[in-house]
Amino acid sequence: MTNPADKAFPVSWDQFHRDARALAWRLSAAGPFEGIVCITRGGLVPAAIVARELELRLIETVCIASYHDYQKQGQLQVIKDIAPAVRNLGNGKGAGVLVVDDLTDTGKTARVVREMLPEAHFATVYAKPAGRPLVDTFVTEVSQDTWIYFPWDMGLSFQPPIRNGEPV
Ligand SMILES: O=P(O)(O)OC[C@H]1O[C@H](OP(=O)(O)OP(=O)(O)O)[C@H](O)[C@@H]1O
Ligand code: HPA
Ligand SMILES: [Mg+2]
Repeated sequence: MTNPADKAFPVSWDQFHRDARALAWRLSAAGPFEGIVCITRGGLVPAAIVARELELRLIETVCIASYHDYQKQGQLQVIKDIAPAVRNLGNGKGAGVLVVDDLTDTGKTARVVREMLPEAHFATVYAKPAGRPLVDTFVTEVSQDTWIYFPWDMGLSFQPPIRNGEPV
């Protein structure tokens, strides 16, 4: 995101589980896959759900940080690469490998991982228009000016009655 998002899309644990399961349904028709490469940290949760549904037990991480402050994209850092044993699966270009992330926004993270595994199948739960062309399978698209609030980033808090509060 370059400008702060002005719409909010909050996702509960229940909703995220349902959406990640819907992703697994779609992926079950796109496989078979030998294993998952999960883009940490956001990809860890959907990867766990997809791995359970598709009965995949080979799970590798690629550790990437790109948003260092709230809603602010900074320099993309690859903190940990894909292990050679997983990078060399199939034809060495990612054929038969499933890459999972929570979302694609500008597409920058997805582009970097695609360079590592050009033939892998790339899946995210959510997609924004700029990142959408970089993913093979996703579940829900939201507009570019929407910020997705994941359940692991939120907590329960008091809500003022609508009549007294600021409009949401
Ligand atoms: O399409 P992009 O503009 O690259 O944005 C999408 C990426 O941004 C977030 O990761 P982040 O860098 O915040 O790290 P995290 O997964 O550890 O929260 C998200 O989990 C995606 O990996
Ligand atoms: O909309 C988003 N929500 C949470 N994390 C993100 N990282 C990039 N875009 C987003
Ligand atoms: Mg991430």
